[in-house]
This record gives sequence, structure tokens and C-alpha cells, in this order.
Amino acid sequence: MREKLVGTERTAALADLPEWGEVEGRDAIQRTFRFRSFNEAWGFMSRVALTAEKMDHHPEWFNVYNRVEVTLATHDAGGVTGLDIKLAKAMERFAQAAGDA
Ligand SMILES: C[C@H](O)[C@H](O)[C@H]1CNC2=NC(N)=NC(=O)C2=N1
Repeated sequence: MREKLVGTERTAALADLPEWGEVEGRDAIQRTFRFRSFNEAWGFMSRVALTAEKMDHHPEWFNVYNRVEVTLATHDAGGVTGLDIKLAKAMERFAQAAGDA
């Protein structure tokens, strides 16, 4: 889970996350979520925060009103690992439940 994903394993993992893109100049993935309101964005962030803490794996993120910009990487590994894929998938589930726009 904590090893850098490379090659076909990485391609397969990212194929399950079509909304996520690679970060330029850094081994990390990113996605911008948009919600109907700040309340929904913050609800999403709260749910993600509890999951992240349980996983001991934390997002880099930036919030303005209804927008949440997320970057995921495993700092210890210096790149994208299975933990980032797992957290990204949890975020997808929470965003869908919140009814992201
Ligand atoms: C000590 C603690 O386990 C580490 O600092 C954890 C905490 N959260 C983390 N989050 C992320 N995204 N990458 C890490 O390498 C990481 N390491």
C-alpha cells in the first residue's frame, strides 16, 4: 500500500479514477470537486477528514466556498501509492453522496 505505483499497476489504478489527473512536475494526483454550497463542501471535507485520520493518510487541499481542490501523494514514498488510490475512492463516494455539481 505504501510503495510508489508504477507501470501497468498505476495505469490500472488511475483508470478507476477518471476524474483525477496527474500533477505537473510532481508524482501526485489531483482533482477539483465542486458542490452546491459551502455547507456541502465542508460536509464533504469533514467526512474525508475523519477517514483520512483513520487511515493516517492526509490530503493536501484548498477550499474556496463550494470548491475543494485536492492533491494526493504519499510523502513518505515520494509519490502516488495505494493509499492515495484508496483515499481518492473514498472521496469519490463522499462527493457522490453529497451530490457534487
Ligand atoms: C507519522 C505519520 O504516519 C506520517 O507522517 C503519515 C501521516 N499522513 C500522511 N499523509 C500523506 N499523504 N502522506 C504521508 O506520507 C503521510 N504520512
